[in-house]
Amino acid sequence: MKKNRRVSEVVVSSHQINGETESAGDAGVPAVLVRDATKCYGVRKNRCAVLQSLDMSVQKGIIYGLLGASGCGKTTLLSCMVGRRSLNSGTVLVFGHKPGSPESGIPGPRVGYMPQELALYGYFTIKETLQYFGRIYNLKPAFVNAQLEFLSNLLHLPSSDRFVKTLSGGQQRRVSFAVALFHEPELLILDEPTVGVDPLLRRSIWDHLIRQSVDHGRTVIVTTHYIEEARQANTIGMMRSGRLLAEESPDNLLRNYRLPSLEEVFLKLCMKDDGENRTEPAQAIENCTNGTLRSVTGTRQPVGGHTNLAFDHSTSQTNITEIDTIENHCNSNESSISPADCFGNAALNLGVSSTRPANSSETNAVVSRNKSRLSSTIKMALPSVHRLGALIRKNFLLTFRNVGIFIFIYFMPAFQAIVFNVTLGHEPTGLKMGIVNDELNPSQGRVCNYTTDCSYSMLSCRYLRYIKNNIIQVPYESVADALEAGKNGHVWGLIHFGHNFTEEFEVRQASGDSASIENIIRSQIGINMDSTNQQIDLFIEKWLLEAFGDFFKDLMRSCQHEPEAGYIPVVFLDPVYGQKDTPYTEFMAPGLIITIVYFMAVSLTSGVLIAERKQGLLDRCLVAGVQMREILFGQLISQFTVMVGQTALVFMCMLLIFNISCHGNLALAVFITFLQGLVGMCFGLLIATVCDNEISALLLSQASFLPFTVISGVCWPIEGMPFYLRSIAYSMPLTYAIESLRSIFSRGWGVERPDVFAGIFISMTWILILLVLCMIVIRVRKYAS
Ligand SMILES: Nc1ncnc2c1ncn2[C@@H]1O[C@H](COP(=O)(O)OP(=O)(O)OP(=O)(O)O)[C@@H](O)[C@H]1O
Repeated sequence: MKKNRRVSEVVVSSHQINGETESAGDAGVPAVLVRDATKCYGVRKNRCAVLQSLDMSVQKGIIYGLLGASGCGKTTLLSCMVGRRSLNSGTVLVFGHKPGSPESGIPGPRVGYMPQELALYGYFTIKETLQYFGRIYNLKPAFVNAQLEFLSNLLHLPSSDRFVKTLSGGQQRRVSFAVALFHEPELLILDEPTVGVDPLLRRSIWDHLIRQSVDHGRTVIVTTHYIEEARQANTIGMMRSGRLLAEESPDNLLRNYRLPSLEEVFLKLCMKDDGENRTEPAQAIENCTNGTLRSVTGTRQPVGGHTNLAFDHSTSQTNITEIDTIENHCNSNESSISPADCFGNAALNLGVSSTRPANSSETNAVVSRNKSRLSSTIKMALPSVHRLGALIRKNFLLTFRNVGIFIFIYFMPAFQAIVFNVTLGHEPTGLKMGIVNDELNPSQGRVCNYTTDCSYSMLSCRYLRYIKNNIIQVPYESVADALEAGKNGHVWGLIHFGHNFTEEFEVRQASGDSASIENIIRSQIGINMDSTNQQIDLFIEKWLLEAFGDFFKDLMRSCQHEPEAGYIPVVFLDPVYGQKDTPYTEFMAPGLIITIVYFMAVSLTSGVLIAERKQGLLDRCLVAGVQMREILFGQLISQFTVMVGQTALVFMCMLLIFNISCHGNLALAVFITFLQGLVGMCFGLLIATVCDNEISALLLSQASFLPFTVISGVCWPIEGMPFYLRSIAYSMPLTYAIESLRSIFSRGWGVERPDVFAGIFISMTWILILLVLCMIVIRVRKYAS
């Protein structure tokens, strides 16, 4: 008793945050009231009505057992009650208010929600799980510990230090149940809490639920497939194909139908529902028990013979038959749903509501009192420190406990940087070139002798000496042989010297401007390249030209001539920025750093959020009162700290291990990289809000990877793109940031330079754009409560 007093103190104080206590606004109203609820999924041909003009009334302090076959719409109905889905038409009121409104207390501590999915963090222990939700609800640690002990005994939970992921499926469901119960909410919404639970435990769970309702006046809505266990409920709602066939106490149902079990009552109702003999009884049984959504154009609820507390049957029957009937066929081509039903036709809804008298004037009054509030905008509370703290702590724990994720997060960026540096930008080696030197005498074994003095003798051999070792010289007897080797891929090309190469070269030198064309041709070194690999082709061409420059200058020098005399008069002096022969890695490094940090942020942020949503954790947290903004903000904070580590590792790899030089302000370079990480996170958030599953998120982030990298000038200059593409390239989030980083690294520029400033400005603009888009999607998709 003492303990319960303590609980209510905490819970009530939580309500007061929302500005209203339980007693102030909703005394005497039903805990949950559903009127004329229609909910559709899908579009066009695949559109199906899952809830069809459903009415339901759950009085306070009772246990309401919602029975129905798989797929009849129970979970959908519950998710509308907890504000996670909205109806296409109709009304749901919780404690007299629309879920999501501050007065309803939903989301928040007034409701305990156990979704069908486990909705637990595998890397939390049982104790940490309750502590986490305790922080979300702002409960005192002593209370959480007391509840942990109590629920561990009640639900036969394993040791509280066990990690959730190591528990059996049944044990995990019990922990999930404990999470819904432990803050002792006024309204418990439990989606199949007894699945996979042995009969004894099932009994003690029901005993506990009964105590909650009888001793503490709490309301419990529980769905179950076990029809007979629902006998212990005060009211049973028998649901089929999105409609309630009956809503009554178990005793009344048995008495009215004069049948010994609820199962038989349900069966009878199903048969009746199948259009009074339109379907064979056997077919109806199958529909009910298998839960298949068959082609049943039945009459609207309620069917005769049962009484629904919430409305008057005789009039509703008459009025509703005026409206198109709805077939409840998901993904069926036979589906013929009245568009008005699915698109929330206001006139239709009003018609139904106004012509459907409620059996209780009080409930009707509640509906009309709140009609005006339904269109009111949702007020969002300020982010709360305790919830944000709980979320951030949770994010860190999950990151550090999951070794795979931890390694991936921290070492993958460094690994990528290492792979980049080790593999890219280095000069190719071991390139074979065929040498056909007709100056050599076959009778003397083609020996390539040469002198280094001022004598014009065997200049071909003298030239070959200057070719870099990266090229392996393979001698061939004839041009035909060397070409054949090139065609077979044995060499990258051939270098050919004519019979009198040295003499012709000497004549050409002596003749100067008056050299004949024959002399010029015969003094040339002929090169045929396999030009299929542009990079190798360029390297060989460069090296052969450099070798000629070195050879020629050496010859001039040995003859006491000015080495540059007679050489091509184009000279590359000291570069304005950078160094001669800047390695390719220097060009690519800035782009690579940003790409690594950006895409790590995209995949991590989107992956974590989507996984939480898929596991039902997002729904559970949102129903517990966590705001989507808090979740996003918590993610941004935890991801940001992760990104700091990633950026540090990537920079260390690049600058310290692989000696990429940074001539500018390193702090500025790191700042721009952080900004890009933030852009990546925001893009990840957008993906997570837009995509419904990991696969589509993965596809979207993968699909964006190549175009973003290519168009942002990571590996090829933007100046090489067609003009129309350049403006697109410069509007991409990465492009200016990469250019900025490049300018800082190689030119040593600061923020006063427009090129650098643009990187910062465009990154910040993208962060804003993406965040706004996220908020819009969140609003549209109803993630925000
Ligand atoms: N997001 C969705 N998009 C499309 N169809 C959906 C979606 N969620 C549920 N459905 C369909 O709506 C119908 C009702 O689903 P719901 O989960 O509400 O049934 P249920 O009665 O809770 O079933 P179960 O007892 O098996 O959990 C099913 O046919 C299901 O396939």
